[in-house]
Amino acid sequence: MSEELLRDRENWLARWREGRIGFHQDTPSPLLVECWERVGAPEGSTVFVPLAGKSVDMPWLAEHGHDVFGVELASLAVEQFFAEQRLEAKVEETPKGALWRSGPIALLCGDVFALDAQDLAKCRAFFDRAAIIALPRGLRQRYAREVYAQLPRGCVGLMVTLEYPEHEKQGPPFSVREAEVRDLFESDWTVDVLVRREILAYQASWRNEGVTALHAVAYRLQRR
Ligand SMILES: C[S@@+](CC[C@H](N)C(=O)[O-])C[C@H]1O[C@@H](n2cnc3c(N)ncnc32)[C@H](O)[C@@H]1O
Repeated sequence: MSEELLRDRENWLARWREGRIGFHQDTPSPLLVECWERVGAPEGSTVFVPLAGKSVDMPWLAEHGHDVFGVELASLAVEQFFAEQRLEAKVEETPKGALWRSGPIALLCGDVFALDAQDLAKCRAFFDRAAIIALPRGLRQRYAREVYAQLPRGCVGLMVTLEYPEHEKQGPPFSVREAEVRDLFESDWTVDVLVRREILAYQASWRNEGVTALHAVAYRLQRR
């Protein structure tokens, strides 16, 4: 495993241990609710949720008829997810980590970079919130080439990024501009911007840190 990935994994585990999880939201992501229908994910399809945390987007997707396959490194996050959602889970040890299952939701406690095409074969859809933008630039390249490249042809999904002047704030979350998304994905995926929204007005903490512009961008990606 590379130094960069090891360091990044350690940082995330420390964040969960220390409760530094400001990224977590108690309500479903507004851009998921707004855009999911336009993504056109096949009815009943399994949605891959990389870097899932304890996101309530997973139950939202399940309520909308999907099976969910989330992948999350931190066991604390996985335990908290099932406890907070009051879901009884069955846990099965797999070569990629402990797989927690409850009804339509399966959450693998493991490293997203360890997944292969077989692990993702059933995922005809994905939802990426606070995931690609959680990774530093070098890992974003690996994420596109080693994780997204394993998703099946025809797979469709929603990716939400943030854009801000990079020198004004240290990530994560990192600023991932449209040019980078296109550079990473356009060779294999059709990339469409669904929404580009100025959100600084609603983000007092970002303004207080001196950030002068902040956009959320929602992309529809479809694998060719
Ligand atoms: C910014 S959080 C976002 C969580 C979730 N998507 C949400 O919207 O609340 C990123 C998550 O990715 C997890 N993570 C980081 N690196 C990972 C890896 N290599 N494999 C799986 N999960 C990882 C972290 O533990 C953290 O919970």
